[in-house]
Amino acid sequence: DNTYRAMRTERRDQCILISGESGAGKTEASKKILLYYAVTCPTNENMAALGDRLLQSNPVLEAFGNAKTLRNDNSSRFGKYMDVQFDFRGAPVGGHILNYLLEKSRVVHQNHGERNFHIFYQLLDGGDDDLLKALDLERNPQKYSYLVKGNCPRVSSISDKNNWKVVTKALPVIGFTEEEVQKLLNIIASVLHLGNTLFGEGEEGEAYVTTETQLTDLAKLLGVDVSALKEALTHKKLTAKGEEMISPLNFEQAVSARDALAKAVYGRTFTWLVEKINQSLALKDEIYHSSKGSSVIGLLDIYGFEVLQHNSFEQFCINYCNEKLQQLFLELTLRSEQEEYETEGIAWETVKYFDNKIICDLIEEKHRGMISILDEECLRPGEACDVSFLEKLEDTIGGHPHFITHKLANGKTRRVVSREEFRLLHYAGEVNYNVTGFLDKNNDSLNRNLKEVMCQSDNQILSQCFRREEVIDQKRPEMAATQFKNSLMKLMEILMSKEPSYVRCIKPNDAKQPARFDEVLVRHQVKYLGLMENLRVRRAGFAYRRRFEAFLQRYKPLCPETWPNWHGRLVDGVSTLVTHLGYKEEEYKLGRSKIFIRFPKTLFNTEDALEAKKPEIAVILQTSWRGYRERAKYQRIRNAVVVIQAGWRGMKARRRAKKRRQAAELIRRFIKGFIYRHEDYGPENDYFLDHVRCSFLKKLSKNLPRSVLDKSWPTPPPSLIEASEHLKRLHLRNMVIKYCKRVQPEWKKQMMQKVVASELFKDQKDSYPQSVGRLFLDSRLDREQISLKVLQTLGSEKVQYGVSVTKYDRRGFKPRPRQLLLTNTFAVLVDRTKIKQRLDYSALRGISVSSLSDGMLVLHMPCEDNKQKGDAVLHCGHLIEAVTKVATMASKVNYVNISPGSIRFSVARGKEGIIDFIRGSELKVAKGKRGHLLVTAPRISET
Ligand SMILES: Nc1ncnc2c1ncn2[C@@H]1O[C@H](COP(=O)(O)OP(=O)(O)OP(=O)(O)O)[C@@H](O)[C@H]1O
Repeated sequence: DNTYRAMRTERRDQCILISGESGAGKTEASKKILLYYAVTCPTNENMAALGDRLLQSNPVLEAFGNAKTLRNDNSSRFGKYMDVQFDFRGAPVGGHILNYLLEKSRVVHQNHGERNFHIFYQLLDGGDDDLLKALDLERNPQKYSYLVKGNCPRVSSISDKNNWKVVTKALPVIGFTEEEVQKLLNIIASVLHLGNTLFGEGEEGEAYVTTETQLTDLAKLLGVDVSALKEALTHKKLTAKGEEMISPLNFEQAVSARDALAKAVYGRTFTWLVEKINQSLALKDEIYHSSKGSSVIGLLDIYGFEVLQHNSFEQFCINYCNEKLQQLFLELTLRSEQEEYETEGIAWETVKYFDNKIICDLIEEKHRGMISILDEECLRPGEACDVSFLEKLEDTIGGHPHFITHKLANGKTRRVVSREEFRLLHYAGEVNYNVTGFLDKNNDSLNRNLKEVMCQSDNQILSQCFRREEVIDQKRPEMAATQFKNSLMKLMEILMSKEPSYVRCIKPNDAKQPARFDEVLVRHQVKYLGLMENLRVRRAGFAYRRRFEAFLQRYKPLCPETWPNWHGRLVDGVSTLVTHLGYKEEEYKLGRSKIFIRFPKTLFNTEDALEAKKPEIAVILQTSWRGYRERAKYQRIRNAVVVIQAGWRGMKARRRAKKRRQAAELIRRFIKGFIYRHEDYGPENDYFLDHVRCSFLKKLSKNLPRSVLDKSWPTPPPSLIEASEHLKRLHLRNMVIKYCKRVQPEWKKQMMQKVVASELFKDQKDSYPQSVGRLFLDSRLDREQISLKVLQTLGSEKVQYGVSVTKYDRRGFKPRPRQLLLTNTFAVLVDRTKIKQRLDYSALRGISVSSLSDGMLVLHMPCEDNKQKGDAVLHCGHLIEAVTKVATMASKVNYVNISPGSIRFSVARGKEGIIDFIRGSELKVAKGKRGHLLVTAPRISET
């Protein structure tokens, strides 16, 4: 689950290395992992059955590649590395298996208490009578010499019959045709018949076949000519000085040729089988393109460290492989982790561990390594044999601290290493290897004439396994150990290129018993696997590390200073963030480029906080949408000028500017997040809908309108209409604000006043549309028009705006020309050189105007006592402009009343006056009835 998540979130290929001794549970663990993926991962409709095929490949591979050994009733006798490929949604879409060195010697020989590969017993026990008859087989395994060596035909924990059923069911699932199954079974049966092919010895020591009838059946099953087979089993072809010679084999040679053929037939068929499974798991063309950006999880289940009573070439290879895996483990965990602390400048006390590189070098080093020495011994001219190989080892690597032979050993050790053995001190313990058979197994050669016969087989599987080119090609193939070494090198490269996770299997007891926990055995494994050191590094070290940028990017919403963007140094950003999150000093360290978090809990808490924050982010998004919806004014925008006015309001406050950035960020994140979510987490949704939404948002992000006047907007799919509307509004707003940012200061000032004017008068006063179209001036009076004396009286208060007005006095409404001058704190009414009335903004109770097109305004002032003059009734030719200025300076925009009929005003001593407004042909201000002032406002044409 961790690996899968890491693959999804970090988009890096992963691998899981399962290691442990033979019988510790590696294969079981790998099956559980596959099952987990098959059950929990979403499926790709094109590869719906892939999970099934992955699972079904297991019993087939186990039948052909596993066997009962003393340590494990279902021991893998081959190494398996399986890549599972996932598409961008996390659905498995392909698989590929690499197989390593099958223990072919088991086909012809088994140690006491062990069995041949399961498939032989399954076929005999489970195959129906007709099938066995067709294959000329008898049900009793004791009848076959290749099955009796271990003296163990039945195992209580294994039901061959049931397993046969499972395998025969699985074969069609993984793509085997009936014909292919038939051919495969012919081959299995032929191996059994080969084992029963016996030889006699002629007078001159030449071998001949004594089981002629059996041979005919065998040839039929192999699909080859019987006499050619007979000839090839008892003769060898030599080429000397360009001439071909045929020489008879002696009894031992014939037996050995027969066994070599059985091993080759079985081994190559096994490789063919893996290839066949690979074809069935391969990524199909139709989803190849959609799987771009896919990731891989590799699963390594390879034979575990093995110490048997009699250890041979196979155990040497298996244990070498385990040394390599341990080396990789050390490299990727202990070494690289400790080196990283050093590079990042984190204080660290080095944890020492046993580095098994010395053993790997001993085995694989060029020229001086054991594999090189073995190859050399196989290839050199002259009488090379297993013993001469041992001597060569003693000469070349004698004295190496991890290598001992009988000759090199002293006293006590000499007794435990026999003369045909060498002992290797592996990281996991000491193992004695008997050199008998090493050269033969490394040569792994098959007589040329046997190869020629097999090339002509009419069994299609065999004809694919034995190719003509091989016979023609005179070049010697690589020796078995070198082949294995090279394939391991490649495997290491594959594993190194991925992010590793480990499953370390510990074997609880040697008796294959449940619920028994052998402490000595467990302690031993824990020790040699380096788990204590690993734990120590893990404990003293940090559970989690992340590059600063990645950490900040992920968790920045959790801190107001880092959200939405941090503009300083990364390390400072991370520091600010973790301080805000309340990380304690012992919980983390900042390196040069990474943050190191000590406890998983700290990170989990941070992840939880992020999860909790997500709804809040969504709310911000919703709120801003709603805010926009509610601003009905924006909905009614009819022309660009008004849009700009609205935008300017947004610009006015810095807070709003900040909100804009947030909104922009949210749009971006929304689109990105949406695309990401729907690319990644779509499976639970409807793919088609997701695709449609995704495509729209992608298209939208590329075609966003560039100016406020550009009305284009891609048509959304029905499922995105609402979101599209929200985005459209947000985008429009952003464009407006961007536009406003570019506007010149003079024009901004103008706009600011127009916005206020619009708030005051729009749709409320008849003269508004005309006035708002004109520029508002800084002042309607030149400096020379204002009396010097007045300016002197005003002192430090600067005149910000001046306009000529007509004042109507309280008695008889006599019109008097005045100047209305505005400073920052008060206004004055000036009669030429004299200030007649001072109107403090702080005392201003309100401003009243009519809704018609007249220029009357009343500045409501206090008039509680006789000294106070009360309200000022004025007429102004630039009413909209003048009132906007007064209202802005007095910050009393809310105090402006617009009345449709009449305005009431107060004069000294609590007396009141009334102005009535009517529409007429031209502007007229005159005394009306009942002592009211009557104002006739001219009608304004609609245009
Ligand atoms: N987790 C487990 N719970 C119970 N039994 C288990 C578990 N793992 C393994 N076993 C038992 O141990 C046996 C051996 O396990 P498995 O075949 O997975 O070992 P292995 O490590 O793959 O060995 P080898 O290297 O020989 O292939 C299984 O057949 C099963 O009976």
